[in-house]
Amino acid sequence: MDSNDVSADLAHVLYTKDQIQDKIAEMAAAIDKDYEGRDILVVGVLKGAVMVMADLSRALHSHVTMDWMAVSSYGSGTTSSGVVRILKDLDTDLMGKHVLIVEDIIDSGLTLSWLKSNLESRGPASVEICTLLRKPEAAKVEIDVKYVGFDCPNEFVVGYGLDFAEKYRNLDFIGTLAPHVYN
Ligand SMILES: O=P(O)(O)OC[C@H]1O[C@H](OP(=O)(O)OP(=O)(O)O)[C@H](O)[C@@H]1O
Ligand SMILES: Nc1nc2[nH]cnc2c(=O)[nH]1
Repeated sequence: MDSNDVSADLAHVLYTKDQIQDKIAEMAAAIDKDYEGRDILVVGVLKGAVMVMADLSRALHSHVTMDWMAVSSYGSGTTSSGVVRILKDLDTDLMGKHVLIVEDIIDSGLTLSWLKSNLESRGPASVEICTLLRKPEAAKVEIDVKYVGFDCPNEFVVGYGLDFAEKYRNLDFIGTLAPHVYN
């Protein structure tokens, strides 16, 4: 193995590439059915949602437009600060649009709770959430989430868009990190 091989940093694989792709296809089918006859504005939350956005949007058959937001609620560590800042806003006027927020993970729920209210205040026809992962045990606020891929254990996870110190986003699976990475 290459001494810089990323797999040496992983403790467990939680969701394989195939499991993720099957789940994305399942969510896309449910979304197509629910939005039949309506265009969807999918809003990806940078940076973590890049992989889900890329795969989910390609799996959808509905007419889709795409936009991106960047918000910050985490510092350099692994716990949410609860303070959300907009780093990049949408380019799209939401008035009358069916908005589907796409996320990689809902942990405490603080980011999405804030973001959903923020987008709802802009006059859209509807705002729903699609997330690949949710940590039920970590929830600090209740949010209505229409599409959830996996309810995952309350551990810090990486891969498929999710980072630790900006690394591991490029993995095509999701896993937990070995203790030596944190030390
Ligand atoms: O439910 P919460 O506890 O609020 O956590 C969820 C948020 O944390 C992650 O983003 P992060 O702030 O790590 O930024 P990134 O997407 O750029 O990695 C994730 O993409 C969510 O936006
Ligand atoms: N990489 C990563 N980012 C997060 N943001 C909120 N929860 C998590 C997590 O478990 N992993």
